[in-house]
Amino acid sequence: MSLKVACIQIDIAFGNPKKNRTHVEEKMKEALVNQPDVLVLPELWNTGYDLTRLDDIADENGDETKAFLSSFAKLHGVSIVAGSVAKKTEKGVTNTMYVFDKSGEYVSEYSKLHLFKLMDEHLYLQSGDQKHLFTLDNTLCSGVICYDIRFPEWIRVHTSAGAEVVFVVAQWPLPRLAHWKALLISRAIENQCYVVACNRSGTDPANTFAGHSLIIDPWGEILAEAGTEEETIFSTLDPVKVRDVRKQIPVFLDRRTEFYQ
Ligand SMILES: O=C(O)CCC(=O)C(=O)O
Repeated sequence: MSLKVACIQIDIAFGNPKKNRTHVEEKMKEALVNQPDVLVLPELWNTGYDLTRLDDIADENGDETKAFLSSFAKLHGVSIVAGSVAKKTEKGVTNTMYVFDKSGEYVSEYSKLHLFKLMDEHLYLQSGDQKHLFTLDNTLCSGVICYDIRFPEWIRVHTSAGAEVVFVVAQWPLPRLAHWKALLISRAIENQCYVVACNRSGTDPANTFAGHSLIIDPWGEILAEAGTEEETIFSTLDPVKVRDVRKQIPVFLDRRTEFYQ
């Protein structure tokens, strides 16, 4: 079964969850014109990197975000890999991705495992401690967040468990655009999987963001790429292609894990 994905690359208002939610809703509605199966959003789309105010503006238990995503998914019959939001928990604030299916059912959540010190995440956020595998339309997928892509071993944990699509949501800064592209293409080639990567555009007080959301096939070919401004890109993923590439060059069977410790 093929999967049509829409990567919704947007600008994010600094520390303004209400404005961001209205904007996200508007952009998700616009994307429906092309009848995607899955909508993908960028990282921390509710608050942006307004880290010092997270205690006031993060979503309490993710309740508002979950209600909003669930009703949108159900109303429009579309799955959502909902980027991530700042979520207030008893242990502190996490950077958390939610996934909802076409009937509006909660599928999974994942809190960013690798916190990015260069942007002070370790000072304001609690890291997650779980991996992230989920199924959409009979396809096994994984979803990770931004800095996570610099850890090939973390992506491998998911693809060696069978994930055929890796969703990446990000607020990746422009000065490292070359890394963004090289890392995503490498993750696709080495894991022989689709990589669907949704970045943000625009600026905040500290950074200019790269945009260039990408959809990459299991051979490492770019199927769709956004520019630097707000833009939604689409592509249709065919899991059969993943199986064909894995058969042609059987990387997963040829691993010598006994030597990798
Ligand atoms: O690894 C990088 O260069 C960017 C990572 C990042 O911006 C993040 O994880 O938020």
